[in-house]
Amino acid sequence: MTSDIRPLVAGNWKMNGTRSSLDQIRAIAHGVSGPLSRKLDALICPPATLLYVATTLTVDTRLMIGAQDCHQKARTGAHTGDISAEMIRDCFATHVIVGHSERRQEYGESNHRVLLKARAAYDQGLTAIICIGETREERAEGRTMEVLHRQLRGSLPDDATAANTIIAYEPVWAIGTGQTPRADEVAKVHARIRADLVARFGEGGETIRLLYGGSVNPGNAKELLGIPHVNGALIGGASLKAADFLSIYHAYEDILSSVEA
Ligand SMILES: O=C[C@H](O)COP(=O)(O)O
Repeated sequence: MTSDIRPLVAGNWKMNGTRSSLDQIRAIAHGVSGPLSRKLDALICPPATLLYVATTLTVDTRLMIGAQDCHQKARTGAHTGDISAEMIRDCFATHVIVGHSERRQEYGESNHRVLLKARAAYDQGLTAIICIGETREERAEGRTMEVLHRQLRGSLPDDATAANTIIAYEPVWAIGTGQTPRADEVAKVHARIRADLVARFGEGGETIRLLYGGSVNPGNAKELLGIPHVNGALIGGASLKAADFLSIYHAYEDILSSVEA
C-alpha cells in the first residue's frame, strides 16, 4: 500500500443477494463504523435490486454503497433492462463498477464502451471503479503488461482524477478460483499501472486508488493488502458474509499501524 492514499475495502456482490441478505449489509455497516474508519473506507456493491434499500439502511454509517454497472448513456432512454448513472445516483449510491471482466466477457464490452460508462458515471457525480485484468492465456503468453496498458489507455477518460476514478486490477484467472498472483507479481503490476497513470495524468495519477481483486479472502488479505501500490481490495465471494468482509477490513489494522510506526 502507499501511505498517503486512503485505502478502500470494497465488496462486489455480483448476482448474489436478496432481501434476506440485508442483515449482512447491516452487520458490515456496523463493523466498519468504528475507529478504523478514520483511516479506511468501505464500500459494498449489492445487486441493483437492493441498491436503494441498502443506502437507506446505511445512512449515517461509514459504509458506502455502489452499483455494479451502468449504461453508457448517463440519464434516460430506450434501453430495456439497463440502469443509468442517474438512476444509481437517485438511489443515493456513490460508486459504480465499470468494465468488470465478467461484463467484458459475457456482454463483449470493449474498452471504449467502458470509457463511455465511466464518463456517464462522472456526469452524475459518481466514482467509477474501472476494472482491468489479463486472462490466463494472456498471462501465459507474457502479455500481461501490454494488455493492462491497452485497457488503461482505452477505458480511462482523459478527465479521470483521484476523486472520480478508482482502478481495480483483477487478473481474470484469479477471480473466484482461489488462485492469486505471487506478492512480487502484484507489486510489479501495480507499480507499472501507477507509472502508466502518472505518465498520462501527471501528479493526478499519483493518487488514483489502485485496488487488487481476485480471490482475496481473510487468509491472504494481510499479505495482499500490504503490497506497495495496493490501496485496497475489490472482493467478490468473501464480501457476501459480513464476518469475512470485516476480517479483511480488519487486516488493515496491523498494516496501517506498521505504516505509522
Ligand atoms: O469484483 C470482484 C472480483 O471479481 C473478485 O471476485 P472473487 O473475490 O470472488 O475472486
